Amino acid sequence: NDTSMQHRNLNHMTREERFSEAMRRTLYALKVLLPREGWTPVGPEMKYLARAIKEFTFIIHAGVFIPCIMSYGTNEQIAKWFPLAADFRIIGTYAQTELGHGSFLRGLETIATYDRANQEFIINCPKITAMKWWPGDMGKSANHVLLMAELVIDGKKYGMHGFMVQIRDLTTHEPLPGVTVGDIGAKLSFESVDNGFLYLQNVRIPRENLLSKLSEVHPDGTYIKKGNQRLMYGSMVRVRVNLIAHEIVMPLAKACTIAVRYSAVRRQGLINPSKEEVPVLDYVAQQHKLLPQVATVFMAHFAAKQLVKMHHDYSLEVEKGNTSQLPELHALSAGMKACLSEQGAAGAEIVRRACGGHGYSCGSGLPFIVNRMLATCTYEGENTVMQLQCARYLIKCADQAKKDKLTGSVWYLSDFSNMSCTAQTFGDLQEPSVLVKLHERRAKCAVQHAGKKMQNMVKNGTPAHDAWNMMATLLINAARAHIMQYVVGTSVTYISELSCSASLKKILTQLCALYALHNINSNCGDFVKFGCLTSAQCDLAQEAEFNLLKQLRPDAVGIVDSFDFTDDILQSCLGAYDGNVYERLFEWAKQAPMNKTEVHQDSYQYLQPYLHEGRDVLEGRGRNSKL
Ligand SMILES: CCCCCCCCCC/C=C\CCC/C=C/C(=O)SCCNC(=O)CCNC(=O)[C@H](O)C(C)(C)COP(=O)(O)OP(=O)(O)OC[C@H]1O[C@@H](n2cnc3c(N)ncnc32)[C@H](O)[C@@H]1OP(=O)(O)O
Ligand SMILES: Cc1cc2nc3c(=O)[nH]c(=O)nc-3n(C[C@H](O)[C@H](O)[C@H](O)COP(=O)(O)OP(=O)(O)OC[C@H]3O[C@@H](n4cnc5c(N)ncnc54)[C@H](O)[C@@H]3O)c2cc1C
Repeated sequence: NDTSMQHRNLNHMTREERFSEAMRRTLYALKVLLPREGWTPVGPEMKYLARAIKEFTFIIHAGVFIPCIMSYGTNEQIAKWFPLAADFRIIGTYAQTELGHGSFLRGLETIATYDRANQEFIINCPKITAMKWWPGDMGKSANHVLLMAELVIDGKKYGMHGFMVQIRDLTTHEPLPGVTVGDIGAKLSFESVDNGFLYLQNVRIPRENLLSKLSEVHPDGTYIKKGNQRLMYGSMVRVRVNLIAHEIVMPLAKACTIAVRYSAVRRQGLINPSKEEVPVLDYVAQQHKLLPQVATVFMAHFAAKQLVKMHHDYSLEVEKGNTSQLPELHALSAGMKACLSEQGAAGAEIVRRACGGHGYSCGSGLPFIVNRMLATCTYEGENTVMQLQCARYLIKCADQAKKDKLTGSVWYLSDFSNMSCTAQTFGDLQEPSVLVKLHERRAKCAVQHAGKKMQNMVKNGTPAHDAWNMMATLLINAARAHIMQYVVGTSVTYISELSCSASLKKILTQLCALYALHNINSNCGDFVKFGCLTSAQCDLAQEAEFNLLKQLRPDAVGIVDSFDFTDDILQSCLGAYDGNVYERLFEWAKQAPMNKTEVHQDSYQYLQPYLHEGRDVLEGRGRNSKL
């Protein structure tokens, strides 16, 4: 209710206005509304803040830079930099991606050379492709970066390490000597974020600025490893775990709220010719577009909660020096981020398109969501690369399953019980336990199929790396199948253990079945190819999905209302709670800058001569053209 937090109409602002407005609002929220003892930008309030603000800035500062200080810094370094960063007295970003490399981290070219005589690191981007490119908050906001660079001592390379580098003067905010920094320009979304470029030339930093939890350099240049070097990748795992809730589940929930509410209001066409125009939500085709996406919100939310818990438990173990869970967590977080961002981004576009022309208007609030969700498929690990990382782990586990009984998220790879489906009616296929078994079997077969194909190629003399490359599409499918069985399995378990009313549990169970059946019907080739379902059972699976659409239709609006987004957050003429779509759209359009004058003088000057000729002809004073 604080007017300082109300959103002006973002679509009618310039990019620079949105950048400034997001910074004002974020700092107001974090420094005025929230401050109290013990609060940090990575505390539980963040999920409310991220929910309450449509556009905020300092996402990387709060969501990546600060957590990295905790992950990679020694206690002394944390004590020095965390309080400054948590209180926004320094603004940082996570500078890893370069103009020439983003996925292949071993290819990064920025170098940190140790200067023993001065006990400093000399940071250099040796060529243009080494320039840091993309980091959020870096173009105009950050005065520090957590720079990921190749450590070099006496000509020997030690791999990627994290360095704290100041890039702007803390008084003038001007770039420091050797620093060329700026904004990378207009993007598909994230208008309020200054993703930047950073070119460093002979920038010197003290030896103490190497974040040294995992390794350190002594004054004489001796390099000491202090733990599992894979933990250097830890920041990416944590962000992949966290971004699912913030950047996939929440935006998709907003898009579904808008589209379902609008579909309940928008009347268009007839089903029964003798009756009146129907709300488009009565069309089964519309239900088939919208309701599986609503189900995805819930299932992704439940699975993400389980992943966050797994990451929390893993983090406690790492503190005790036990990193054994890292490979599974890396594979699961990489696969979940890739598959759920793919589903979420596609789902947001499906529901946008289901709103017709008004879904194409920025006044719907949907293009903002769709464009922003597209970024989740690329940042924090491009999806293909992430799915292949997940597949790499699955293939290893499938080999191990031949001799060991597996546990954790891959346990089903060593389950050799009879998994044939005996469903005779569409009701049988709405049973959670049946849906879980079907997904486990499909995933197991997909992993084994990809593995077998590669083994056969290698047996016939193909080098393993070429077999991997040629079977990449099958490996990606195996990763998707693994994640789908994880999402369905964890959701079924979560719902069964939820203490809630029977009516709510019924709805959630229906949504879970809808999500699983929609996935089966969208991938029935796999389910038939791997012998999970017969062709007749595939027909039953379609019937089962249509039946759930019918059962859920009456509660569709109530279900999205339960996401409880305010009109100010949705910023949507189509999704406002009062349903006054047309009045809101008209008011919104009238506020467009184009309409601040009745005649748009800048363009009218070009049109005027021709219009006056036309006037003269029509008033009998001029000659008509020969056309
Ligand atoms: C004020 C409001 C605040 C709101 C707060 C909101 C909170 C959070 C929301 C944030 C939302 C949006 C922010 C987005 C910001 C985006 C940031 C970025 O994009 S940062 C840059 C991200 N970049 C990447 O992810 C790079 C992807 N590439 C890689 O990870 C690597 O290159 C890799 C590993 C895929 C390939 O490299 P390499 O070839 O060396 O690896 P191999 O395949 O050979 O594997 C080697 C070995 O390492 C293991 N491995 C790989 N990665 C990891 C990992 N991450 N963790 C652990 N282990 C890893 C791999 O499994 C192999 O092991 P092996 O035993 O040999 O199989
Ligand atoms: C909105 C946004 C915010 C970002 N924020 C940050 C940030 O704060 N900090 C930061 O460091 N970075 C950030 N990034 C950069 C992001 O992490 C990289 O864009 C991402 O890691 C992909 O790397 P790349 O762009 O170099 O693509 P590349 O790695 O060049 O990949 C290009 C394409 O090649 C294909 N490909 C690549 N490798 C493989 C492979 N092994 N197998 C099969 N196909 C492959 C894929 O199709 C991929 O899309 C951000 C990016 C965006 C879009």
